Amino acid sequence: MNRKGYMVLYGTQTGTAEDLAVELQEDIRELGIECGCENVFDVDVAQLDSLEKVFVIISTWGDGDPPDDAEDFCEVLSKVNENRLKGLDYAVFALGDSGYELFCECGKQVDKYLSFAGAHALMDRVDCDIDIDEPFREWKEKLLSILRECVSVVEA
Ligand SMILES: Cc1cc2nc3c(=O)[nH]c(=O)nc-3n(C[C@H](O)[C@H](O)[C@H](O)COP(=O)(O)O)c2cc1C
Repeated sequence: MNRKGYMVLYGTQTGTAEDLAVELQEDIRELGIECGCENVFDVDVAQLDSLEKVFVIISTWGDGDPPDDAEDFCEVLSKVNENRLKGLDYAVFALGDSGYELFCECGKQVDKYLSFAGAHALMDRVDCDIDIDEPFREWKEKLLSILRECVSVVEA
């Protein structure tokens, strides 16, 4: 499979993940890399079959549940066969609140499903508590430095 394309995917209930996703997309584009940004509600899991890199920013709601709009995506992703997503690189930024028993559960599950499906984690998942700015900045900067290296390897 010839994989092509970068995508930021977000799952949100009240918009936090969307704001972060748009910020990440803009920074990736500033590297000269074309990158989409979509709510997982508008994405078919089958689209992951052709992408090269996907960056997921997703919150947790209810009692460890996905945001409402992300339920179907997570359900389908949980059933993807082992190795189907081989060759796909990914990173996950999980939003949550450690006051809840199932802290960042949705992001943890998405990470687990992608890994089971054979996708390759570019970096460790970050489980982010209610103070978001600093952990997000650190996660984003690390991811951007990895992407910078990918670009320079391709250009060399
Ligand atoms: C009603 C409610 C339920 C929540 N449930 C969880 C939970 O089970 N686990 C968790 O880690 N965070 C939970 N959170 C925290 C949210 O995930 C967190 O506020 C996140 O930043 C929201 O991001 P969003 O605006 O993108 O949806 C909950 C928040 C609310 C208001």
